[in-house]
Amino acid sequence: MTITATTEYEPLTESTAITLAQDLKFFKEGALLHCREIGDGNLNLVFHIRDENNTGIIIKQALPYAKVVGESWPLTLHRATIEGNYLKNAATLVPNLIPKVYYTNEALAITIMEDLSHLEIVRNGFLEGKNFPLLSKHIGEYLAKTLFYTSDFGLNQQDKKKLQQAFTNPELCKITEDLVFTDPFYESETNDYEPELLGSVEEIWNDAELKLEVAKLKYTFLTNGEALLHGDLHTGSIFASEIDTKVIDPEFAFFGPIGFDVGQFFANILLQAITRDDSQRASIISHLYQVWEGFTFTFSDLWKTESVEHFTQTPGYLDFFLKKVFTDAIGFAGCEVIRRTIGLAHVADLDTIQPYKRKISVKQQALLLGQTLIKNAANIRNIQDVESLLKNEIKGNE
Ligand SMILES: Nc1ncnc2c1ncn2[C@@H]1O[C@H](COP(=O)(O)OP(=O)(O)O)[C@@H](O)[C@H]1O
Ligand SMILES: CSC[C@H]1O[C@H](OP(=O)(O)O)[C@H](O)[C@@H]1O
Repeated sequence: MTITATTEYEPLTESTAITLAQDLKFFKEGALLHCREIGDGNLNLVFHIRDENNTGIIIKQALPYAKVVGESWPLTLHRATIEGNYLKNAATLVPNLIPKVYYTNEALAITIMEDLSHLEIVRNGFLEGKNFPLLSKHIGEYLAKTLFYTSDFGLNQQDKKKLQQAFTNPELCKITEDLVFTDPFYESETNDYEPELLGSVEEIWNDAELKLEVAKLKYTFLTNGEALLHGDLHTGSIFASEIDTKVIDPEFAFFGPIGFDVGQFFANILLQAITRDDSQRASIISHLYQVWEGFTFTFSDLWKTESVEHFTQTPGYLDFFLKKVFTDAIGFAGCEVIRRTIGLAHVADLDTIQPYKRKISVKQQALLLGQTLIKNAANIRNIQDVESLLKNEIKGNE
């Protein structure tokens, strides 16, 4: 059967993806097209189609299940619509920091977007020793603008509630609630860790103080609809070069606590930092300073100049708000570090470490870091404190 833009849902193949691109006239008639499925994420198909001049497009399609697990884990196709709508909204706020969306089709669960193959996924670049000098300045701006303009400070009360309705994303939120905030803290089937980590894992499961703090963080995630979040802002969801930064993959978008997006980014920088020896950490840690500085600078400026909320002029309110975002972000970062170490979805930063003995040792340090961030979030005042914690409590790795 030939897929057309009017066909009912079926998963694309490399061949039907080409047919669809031709049907939608993305390429000149008669162009010689090549297509490759390049999806390396946990959930979706991603087709890269290019012509003989290497001009390309990306067709991303949701599957009716989670790809990483298979058909036994059914998952809503609506996530493609959420992703397309988030990108369309973000195009009005941070057009230079996201891919252009050319076409969406709810029935086919596809988003056709700008080909970013000339850039590199940040996680992969970090693993190759690259640094992306503008990454965190850009992500700070991205966070400040996307979060401020969709919050009660940047958006009219009625409009915010309507947008909130359009971005209810229960199935994808449930994944985060389970995989980030619950399963790693209990003996759950979804967890995945090396047998040598069992002692450290059991310590987590038996730590009542830790679990109380995770319970509070989960509750904040469940109930605190502050702004429209990306919802999965890790270094595998960001393309970059020396000069450009583009955020992709916002299918987990929903109205949640601002600190969650900030904390996911912090955590994934930290997950790279702990793989490095002390002497090699400075360049990666500088991303933490830059992103927080960039975020607070732009967010504060918008708060002072563009707020629609009367109380934002009240002395002390901005400081109170930013402190809350920071504390939330540190706690959320701790949960992300732990779940990326022993939960269902790992990160290459840790999993590619060799030899095995060193991998286990770094993962033990990651678990310690996650626990410390969660339990001490209220006392960690700034990025200097995070850096000191890494230096003094988390062993450098040769
Ligand atoms: N716009 C794009 N341009 C080029 N490659 C892309 C683009 N979007 C996604 N990809 C590739 O597809 C991979 C998976 O995309 P992603 O959106 O993260 O999928 P998933 O939702 O399954 O995690 C990315 O790591 C990247 O290699
Ligand atoms: C079963 S989904 C697991 C995991 O995958 C998502 O990441 P990505 O879309 O980047 O592959 C998200 O982080 C989920 O928690």
